[in-house]
Parts: sequence; C-alpha cells; structure tokens
Amino acid sequence: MAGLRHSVSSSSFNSSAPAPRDLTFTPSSAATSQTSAPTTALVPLDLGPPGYNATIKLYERTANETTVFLGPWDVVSAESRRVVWRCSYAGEVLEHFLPSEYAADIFPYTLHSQHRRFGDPREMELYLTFREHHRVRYTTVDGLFHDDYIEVKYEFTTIDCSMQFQGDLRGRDLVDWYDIDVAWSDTHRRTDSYGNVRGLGTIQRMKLWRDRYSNFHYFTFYANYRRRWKEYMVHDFDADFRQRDDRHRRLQLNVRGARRASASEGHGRDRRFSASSIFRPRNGGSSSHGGESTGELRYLGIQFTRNDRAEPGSDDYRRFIDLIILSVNAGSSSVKVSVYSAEYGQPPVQLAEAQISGLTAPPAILDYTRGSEKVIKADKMNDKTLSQRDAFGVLLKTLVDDADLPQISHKDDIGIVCHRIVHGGDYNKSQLISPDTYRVLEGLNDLAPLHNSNSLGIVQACIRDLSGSRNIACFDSQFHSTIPPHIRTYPINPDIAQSNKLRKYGFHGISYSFITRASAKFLGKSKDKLNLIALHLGSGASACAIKGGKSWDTSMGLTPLAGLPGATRSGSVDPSLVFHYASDVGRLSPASTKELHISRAEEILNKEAGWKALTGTTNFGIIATSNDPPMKLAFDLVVDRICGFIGSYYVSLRGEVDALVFAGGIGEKSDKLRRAVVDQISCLGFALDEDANAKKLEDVVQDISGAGAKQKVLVCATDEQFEMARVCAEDQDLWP
Ligand SMILES: Nc1ncnc2c1ncn2[C@@H]1O[C@H](COP(=O)(O)OP(=O)(O)O)[C@@H](O)[C@H]1O
Ligand SMILES: CC(=O)OP(=O)(O)O
Ligand SMILES: [Mg+2]
Repeated sequence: MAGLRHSVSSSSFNSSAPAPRDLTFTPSSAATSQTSAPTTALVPLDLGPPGYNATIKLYERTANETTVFLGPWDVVSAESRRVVWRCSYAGEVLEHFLPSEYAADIFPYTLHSQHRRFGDPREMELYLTFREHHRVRYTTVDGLFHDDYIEVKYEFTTIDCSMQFQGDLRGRDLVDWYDIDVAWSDTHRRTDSYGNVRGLGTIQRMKLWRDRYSNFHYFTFYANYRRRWKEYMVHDFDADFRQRDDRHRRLQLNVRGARRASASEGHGRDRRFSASSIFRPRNGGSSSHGGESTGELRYLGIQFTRNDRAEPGSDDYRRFIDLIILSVNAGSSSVKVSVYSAEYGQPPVQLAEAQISGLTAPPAILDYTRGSEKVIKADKMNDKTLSQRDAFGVLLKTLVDDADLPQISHKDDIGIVCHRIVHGGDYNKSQLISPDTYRVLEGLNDLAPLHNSNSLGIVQACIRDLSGSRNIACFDSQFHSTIPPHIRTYPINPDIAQSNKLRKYGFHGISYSFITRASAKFLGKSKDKLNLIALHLGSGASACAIKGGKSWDTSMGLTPLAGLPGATRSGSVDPSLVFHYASDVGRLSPASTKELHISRAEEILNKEAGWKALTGTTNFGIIATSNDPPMKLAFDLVVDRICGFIGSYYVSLRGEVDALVFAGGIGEKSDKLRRAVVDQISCLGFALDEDANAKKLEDVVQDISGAGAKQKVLVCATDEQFEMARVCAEDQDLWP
C-alpha cells in the first residue's frame, strides 16, 4: 500500500545505533503495520519536519511488530490521567495511560550512559521507558488496534522534545541529569560487609527537576535494590557538601538539621565548600511540597560517573558541584556576556561567551561561542537600534535556548550575575546589589552617562527575570581607589570638591586588574613589584600607570569623558570649549530621562565628538587602514594623545616600567596603531618586533617587543567578564 511501510526491526533500545531521524517522513509516509493500515480515505495531518516527535513500538518482537509515529501530545487528566498522542492520520490516536493520578508519581526512566558506551551520554535521554508496565491503547480509523499493558519505550527525535515530554508527565521540568555510579545513605551504606558496592542504587541516571508551580527543585533516582523510586527535595539538604572527594567524584549531602553525619566513609576533607545554585534556598522552602521525606535519613552519598569526553567544567560531577556565573559587561558600544562554571576559591571555567557589538553603529552584530565552537558568527541584527538592555535580553535568550548548553537550560540555573558597573563612586570593592546599593548606584548615573544607567537597566532585568540569582556589582572605578591624593585631587575649592565628591575616579579598572594579573604571570614577576603603562583602547579609551600592581594614575577622571578621545567622546579638551561650541549648553538635553540627566554640554562632548565626529565612523579599524585625509587626521590625533599619556606616565613612574601593554578592541586588533605608537616612543627605549606585531593574538598575553628594547611591549586579550567572575569566586562576601 502506497506510503505505508511494514516495519519490523530490532529495537534500537540499548544498541549504539543513532536515533532514527526519518527526514523523508511525510504525513502519508507514516509507518504502521499492514494490519493497522487505514482502508478508508485518509486525511493526513501535517506534523511538520521531521514529521514526528517520537516513535513507539507495539507488539514488539512479534510478527505484528509495529512502529507508530507520534506527533504532538497532550496530557489529559479527565477520567484517567493519560497522554494522548496524535499520530500521522486524523482519527489515529495513541493513548498512554499513566499509573497514577498524581503527576509527580510518574518516573520516566533513562538508562545510564554506560549502557551505550560509544554514544553521546546526552543522547540517552532520547530513549525513555518506565520501570513498570503501562496501558497503551492505539486506535486507527479502522478501530482499536492495541490495548494492553506493555513495557513502554519511547524513542524521541530530539532531546528537547524528550525533556518537554518528561516535564509534562511530571508537572516538573527536567533541569539536568547526572550519571552516578552509586548513591548511598547512612542506613544503606556504600558497601556491604563483604566490601561489595551496594548503596541504595547503582549505575543510575539521577535527574534534577523543578516543580512548575512551586519552583522547588527535586532529584530522583531508582533504588534498584528496593525496586522503588526515591525523590528528595533539594532544599532538605545542606548547601555545604561534606566528605567531598574530587578524585573519586564523591560527595555527601547532609540532611538539614540532622545530627552531623558520620565521617567514617569517604576520604574527603571537611570544610566549607561552595554549593551549586540549586542548593541555595529559593522562595523560602519546607519539605511539605512533595518528594520523599528525609525522615530518619542523615545523609545521602553520591559517586558520579567519570565521563572523560565531557568538555572542561561540564562533566556530571562538576555540573552538580559548580555554580553558574553570568558575567555581564555593558560597554558604551557593546554588551558581552560570558558563562562560567565556578567553585569557591577556584578560577572559573568559561563555558560560553555571547556578545553584541556595534550598538552605536547599527546593524549590531551578534557572536556566540560555546566551548571552542563558534555557534553564531557575526550575525547582523535586524533591529535598527538596540539598547544595552535589549541586547542583554537577546544574549540571555541565546544562552537559555541553546540545547547544547545544558548548564543554563532555565534562567534559574544561574547562581550569580556579576555586572560591570562603570562608576562605583566611593565603593572600593565589588558589592552584592541590595536595594540600598541599588539606590546609591542610581545616584551615580549622571557621572557615567553612556554606561551606568544602561547597566542598571540590565540589573533591573535580572532582578525581575532571574529571581534565583545574586546580582553583584563590579566597578570599573574600584581598581583606582589606590591613586594617591596629589593625583586624584582637582585644583578646585576643596569644600565644594568634598561635598560634591569631585575627584578623579578612573575607569576600565576591571580590565586593568585583569591586565596586571595576566602580565605579572606572563613576565614571571610578582604583582606587587610590577610597573606597567597599560592602554585600554576601545570605544572608550584610557591609559593607566600601574605601580607595584596598583593604580597610580589613569587618564579618565570624574567621568569617563576625560583623557583620551573615544569613538564619540572628545577626551580632554579645554573645559571652556563647550561654551564656545554652542549656546545654552547648560540646559538639559532632550535625550535626558527620569533616570539620567544629561546637559547639552555633556551630550556634545560624550556623544557628538570623538573620531566619529572627525570621520563619520565609530570603527577605528576603518580609520587605521584608510588614507583619506580626515581618517588620517583622526588616526594621528589619537596616536598623539596616547603618546602624550605614555610620556607623562613614564616620568611619573620615574622610568621604572616593566612593560607597555595594549588591550581593548583597538589595542588588541590594530597592529597599525601599535606600530605608530611604539615608533613615536622609541626615544624611551621601546621597540617593536614587526612580525610578532602583525600576528593574530593567540594567547592571553603576547610579547611584541623588538630586539634591544629596554622594556617590553605586550598585547593582552583583556577579559573583563573573567575578572568579574574571578572576583566573585574569591570573595566569601559575594559567594552564596
Ligand atoms: N580590526 C580592528 N582594528 C582596529 N580597531 C578595531 C578593529 N575591530 C574593532 N575595532 C574597534 O574596537 C572597538 C570595540 O572595542 P571594545 O573594547 O570591544 O568595545 P567597548 O568599548 O564597547 O567595550 C570598536 O568600536 C572598533 O572601533
Ligand atoms: C569606561 C568606558 O569607557 O567603557 P567602554 O570603553 O566599555 O565604553
Ligand atoms: Mg569595553
């Protein structure tokens, strides 16, 4: 019969064959057995490519074996709770009756990845079964074809689909899963008296769920030895893992309030460990929300399975232990977001990075890298103008929607969001954003008009949408709190300076902190003996004199307007210039908002100046490679101002300079600018190696100094997002 295939095949369950994806599937090619083939006129349903979500086998391993292609499903509760699957033809329905009226009593079962040694462990989730037989009724237009209790085995076409299905069955979304070798407790010890590994369950896929109504987290595993499911509420356990043993990937979860568990097992040290974000209390919490009561249980031990093929930071053990940090760097022309897996006291491991650049010169460009894979490369965004907050929304969605980034499958998976806040006023260290800190920061908006209010917009979005995470403010100004008084003071009335907090604050400090650390490591020199002249050259550009690893002077001042010119910023000019530029510059600009008050004078100098005013483009890459006279003028002007600061800082550091460091979008990418600068400062003993300078940046720090140079010239791929995540992972006050 046309379009119908008799399909008797050996089950692909437990085999290492890839999941079937019938790309030639069309509604009328739905494979059923001859006996179930409808004989009346068919009305095919359009199930869309690939045409079906899952398959199920009926009469398996008999002559009548039939594969049914399943389309969309509904979980209905009327009469008995069941899944109703639409199949390929109108009138063809497969009903899967669930054994309990209570959603959370259903436990979809997936095999541990050991059962498919050569496959991708994630793909195990495509194959779903249950530990008990369920009733399956299959009706075609010709009538009832199957109605019996069977071992239900679904084979899904995508992992997403399987996850969605499992969530619908349980009323709890499947958040993540972990293959474990053994789970044990104080009553069911890991090994029996003969030393055999027993515990509660062995070779399990432990699953983590989030209740759709309460948002509480639960984990489940199958206690094979007792032949029953165990489901525990995460909140019932302490956030501090005990008896942790990284070598064997073991840890112990202590029941909250239970007497301290015995330390007779495991080889771990007993100290405070960081816990994954799920172990932090959410929305209050008590055990009355379902799941098994921990009762007499004092602890649960878990040993995770080793998965050598997992990317760094993403194996099951690490996913369970680590906290996910999102680092948000909202610059004047870009928003960059990096995702880290982090443990307290350890350097964060980057999992992904997404950024939207060119916000001030639409169309903005989206790039997304996961691990070492470039997932999205220079995608032009359609929207004409995107605010920093809009851009953040797009980036967050990109991360959450990426099925291959299971660490963030839901916004709740993010434990910490650290925000780059350019102006931090008098704060000299990063802060947890409380309502009080937020109010202080709002008061600083006018002092960084291209930055602070945009960043606070993102903070607001996180407070609203990522209610499970802590928001941390990392300030660009905090690195500069060491600038000595004679450098940070302006020669103005001291009382007014004091009351209006008028002094040099300095910015790009997160970047300078990263540069200092990275350069010290590269040069093999202790940070507190390191003297640098560092240049962060991006849409906003600045220079910094670093003495003994600390900021000694920097070119930006009370606001990020002072010092070097930027894409749209004038940098330092005669302060009275603006009064001759236009009349009435003291009035508020029409661009002012409730959150941000900006005068015409500030608007002219911040947004209508810089190399864009001279050339018409914000892109310094074009300027550096053009011979057009206005472009050349802008290039020479920028080189001149940079060299001015280098000369000044060279003297300020009394000639004791270990290296000149280029960083930021321009500093890292423009070999032409680096050549022009180093050429002009050769009188100070700097020299360039042309070949090294022309090479693409491959390491965090690259040496481009020429032979006979008195001090080094380095290029540093600065990473403000990493620096923020590192600060959070090292500071007990910031860590949950
Ligand atoms: N190949 C290049 N050569 C010189 N400059 C470049 C090049 N590519 C990008 N840029 C400059 O880098 C700037 C972005 O720097 P970046 O530090 O990433 O920005 P932001 O200041 O927004 O943080 C762009 O505005 C552009 O002028
Ligand atoms: C402070 C500053 O100007 O930052 P950015 O270069 O990221 O705009
Ligand atoms: Mg920047």
